[in-house]
Amino acid sequence: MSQRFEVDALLFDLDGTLVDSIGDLALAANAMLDELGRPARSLDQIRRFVGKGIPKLVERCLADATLSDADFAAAVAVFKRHYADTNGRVSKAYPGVPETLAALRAQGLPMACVTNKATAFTEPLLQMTGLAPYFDVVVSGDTLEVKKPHPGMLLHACQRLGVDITRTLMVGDSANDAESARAAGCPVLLMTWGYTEGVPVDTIECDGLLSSANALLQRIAPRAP
Ligand SMILES: O=C(O)COP(=O)(O)O
Ligand SMILES: [Mg+2]
Repeated sequence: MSQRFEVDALLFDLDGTLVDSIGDLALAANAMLDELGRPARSLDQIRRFVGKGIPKLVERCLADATLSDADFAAAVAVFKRHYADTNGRVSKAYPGVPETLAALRAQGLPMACVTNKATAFTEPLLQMTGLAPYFDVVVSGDTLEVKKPHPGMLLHACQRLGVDITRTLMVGDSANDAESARAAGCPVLLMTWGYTEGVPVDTIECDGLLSSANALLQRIAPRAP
């Protein structure tokens, strides 16, 4: 039987873990590229570009262009303008996610969303997908100076939840989540359906893979009454 984790709280990644957001990200990325007179990117390419936040996504989309710092900053602003419009248009919670979060909530487990997505987009996306009520704390890609794979965001989430990082479980989809959890000192499980920056998910060092949301419930040890 797979190992069960005794936890006081859970930390969840957003893009590629809870919400299939690639459609809206791709719409915004291609609207930006079109506005800048650059060729469109395929959905598969854009899926590989997601994981380290918006500036990195824009940089990867424009990797074949020579840009000054000012041009790059302008491109990020163009992306954000389009993403403010497309965010939530086709994004959906993955099957079983709302039910699984509800079951965890019913067990009294506090939960935080820890995402490299910027705050301006995280909060509306959680609202539009109906997931916002499950999270006691949200730490976004611009909440701190650092992003995943740095452990800071996870440690900050635990501090705000008032729980010990070693008694939490991180649930993510990429090496950014796995590495940040390892560095912070908590176990980590990865969903098999997410965005891995082109790396096969089963090559990422972690404590196990989840191929359905409700499989997570079997990995949490029952809490002492
Ligand atoms: O914004 C990104 O690039 C990825 O966001 P995530 O941390 O929720 O996967
Ligand atoms: Mg992710």
